[in-house]
Amino acid sequence: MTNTSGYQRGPVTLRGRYVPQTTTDQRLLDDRGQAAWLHTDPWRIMRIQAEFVEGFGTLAEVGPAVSVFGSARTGPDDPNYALGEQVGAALVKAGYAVITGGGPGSMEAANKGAAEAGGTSVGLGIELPFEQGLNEYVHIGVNFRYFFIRKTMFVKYAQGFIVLPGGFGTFDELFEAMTLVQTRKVTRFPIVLIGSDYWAGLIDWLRTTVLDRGTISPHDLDLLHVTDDVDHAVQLIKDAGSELADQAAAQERAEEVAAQEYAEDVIEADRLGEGEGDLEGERSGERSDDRGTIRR
Ligand SMILES: CC(C)=CCNc1ncnc2c1ncn2[C@@H]1O[C@H](COP(=O)(O)O)[C@@H](O)[C@H]1O
Repeated sequence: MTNTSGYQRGPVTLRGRYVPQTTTDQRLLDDRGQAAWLHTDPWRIMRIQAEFVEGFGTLAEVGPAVSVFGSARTGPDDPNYALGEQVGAALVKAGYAVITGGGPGSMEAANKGAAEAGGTSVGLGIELPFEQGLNEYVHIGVNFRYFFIRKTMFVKYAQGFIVLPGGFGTFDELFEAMTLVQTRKVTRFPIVLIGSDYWAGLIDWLRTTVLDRGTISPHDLDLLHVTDDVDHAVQLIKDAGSELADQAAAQERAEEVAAQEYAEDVIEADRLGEGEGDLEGERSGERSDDRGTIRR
């Protein structure tokens, strides 16, 4: 008779020559001095999970926030540094926490503006070969090993994005945000570029070459706002927030009305002595899925 039991390694069954000579516990406890496993993908996955847990755990209680991106190279005497400070302060005045990459330049400026205005100043740092550390104006700082996790945090905890003049890193963050909104991977949120002079070339190119060749749709350009006025930038974010809140409230009301109508129909059907099946048939095309939404 064939032995069908085999060796059980967690959820994995191993048989024949695949049955290990040692147990998992034994290998764990015996592995003194060997550290190669630290660099294996399964171990990396644990670190990735831990990083998500730390990030979510730290940021979930920050409250409404706006992510500010911009060059790491902006010096304190650069006009864009003062602009970053104004952005940080204006966001705090409007009730937002400020999230940046926690580094130098425009990030530091926005954190400084937020901190000096008495608001919450968040820095999501990234481990880089040339370690910089979080700037001194960060109140709540998380240092990430992985860019993709850090980017999730920028998006998940922000009501909008403000983008100051910057280089590759800034472009990366800007286009990530645009792609997520364009593909509806996130609820539409405003993306405001500050510095019409700096961004003019990019906007022109998007409006002409990119649009003309059909690689974006005309409405994709509506995702971007460009302004030189910090208060206007913040107002755009506030307006979009109110619009979203109104939409959510309207949706909630519509769902309540639909639920109420459905309940009334059921009561009426009961009163007339009809079964639920007949009612379902009458309202053909409507289904309630496992999240309770009614689709037509
Ligand atoms: C001087 C220098 C290069 C420091 C690097 N130190 C950094 N620390 C934290 N975030 C960074 C850093 N460099 C780039 N970033 C990320 O990329 C953006 C800036 O990149 P860039 O300077 O525009 O291309 C920032 O919004 C930030 O999120």
